[in-house]
Amino acid sequence: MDPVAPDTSPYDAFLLVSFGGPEQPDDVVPFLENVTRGRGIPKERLVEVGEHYFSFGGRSPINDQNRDLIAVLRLELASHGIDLPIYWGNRNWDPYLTDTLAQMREDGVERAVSLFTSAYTSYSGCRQYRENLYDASTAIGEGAPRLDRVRHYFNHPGFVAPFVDGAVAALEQLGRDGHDSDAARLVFVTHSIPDAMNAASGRHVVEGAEVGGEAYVREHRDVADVIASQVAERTGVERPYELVYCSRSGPPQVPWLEPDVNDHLESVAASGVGAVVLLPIGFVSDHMEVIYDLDTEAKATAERLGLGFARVPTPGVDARFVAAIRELVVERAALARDEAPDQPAVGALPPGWNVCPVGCCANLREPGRPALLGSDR
Ligand SMILES: CC1=C(CCC(=O)O)c2cc3nc(cc4[nH]c(cc5[nH]c(cc1n2)c(C)c5CCC(=O)O)c(CCC(=O)O)c4C)C(CCC(=O)O)=C3C
Ligand SMILES: [Fe+2]
Repeated sequence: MDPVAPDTSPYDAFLLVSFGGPEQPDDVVPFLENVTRGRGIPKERLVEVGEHYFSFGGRSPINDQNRDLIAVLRLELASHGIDLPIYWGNRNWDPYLTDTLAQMREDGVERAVSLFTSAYTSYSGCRQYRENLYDASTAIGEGAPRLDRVRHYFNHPGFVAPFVDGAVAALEQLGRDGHDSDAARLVFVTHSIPDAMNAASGRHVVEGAEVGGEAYVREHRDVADVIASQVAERTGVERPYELVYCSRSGPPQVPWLEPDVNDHLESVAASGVGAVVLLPIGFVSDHMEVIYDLDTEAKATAERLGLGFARVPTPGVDARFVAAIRELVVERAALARDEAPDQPAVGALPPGWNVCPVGCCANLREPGRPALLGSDR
């Protein structure tokens, strides 16, 4: 227990904002319809992704992972004397954001600080949630709680540290399994997005001109650099590493970020490397993209190629990540009070913004769609 409880005013609640996932086989199709409505995803891709869910009993792990995170976060806040009720709302599945905001209003919440289960800057991981919050807030109307958010946390030390420990442990495991762990490759993996979405990521308007862009890839590269150098320090071996992508979707003629993790494993194996460690740095918990696209598909590719394979856990409910969330809340509250708190960040990039600048991560399909938590209006 801290001798003095940190000040979290002006907030009276915490809101976890997430993606949502199906809980039973009958949920899978309606969930996929929610996710892809108006997004031009080919039918064949949906059938394929539906099969990923059905192969895990029609249930995504993501909702239970959020329930677990909330349970440990509740203990974390309480043990530091922070008295903030925790709410949870999703974009694509129950509990939906609109219902959650309605409940918050009913409970008398006036101003909440939110966190998205997405660590990086992109339309999918940021502005789209901001649009969802605008829509939910507008649906509630009068008395909807005022909302803020914590900064993007990709470079918070508490997000990065679990990956470093996980990679060191994975290398040791490969060694015990008879692989040459000094020669193993580090393969950093994140969700692919359309090239155009990456180009718009972090791009925003300053005095009428657009500046920035490609923040999604830049942030991932920065995190990969930091983790690779910390792993090198811990193990005394510098290993080559690469940032690659999984879960590509959309029509084939639309370019998405490459290389795909499976293609990368092919070229790694062809170059004579014997083992890989996959670090899913794009993901906060071991949800479907991780357990299917990496643990099932990429692992099968590695086996076919005769590559030793180890996958590092995501931060999930790691104590350092949970502490980071508490610190981010305290930090954001201080910023809301116009104080200048310490904003810890590792790597070459500065701490991310707490209020998105004008036009940031443009919605390329529906330009100008309103969003909360930014300086747009
Ligand atoms: C950047 C990014 C993240 C990481 C940041 C974050 O975490 O937010 C993420 C996370 C997730 N994506 C998820 C699931 C899906 N994503 C899809 C489709 C898409 N994702 C995209 C991007 C991202 N997605 C994009 C550009 C599309 C194309 C359609 C569109 O432009 O919106 C589809 C439709 C089928 C398909 O097209 O693959 C599904 C089912 C789940 C839930 C997993 C579970 O159930 O355990 C999670 C956490
Ligand atoms: Fe996705």
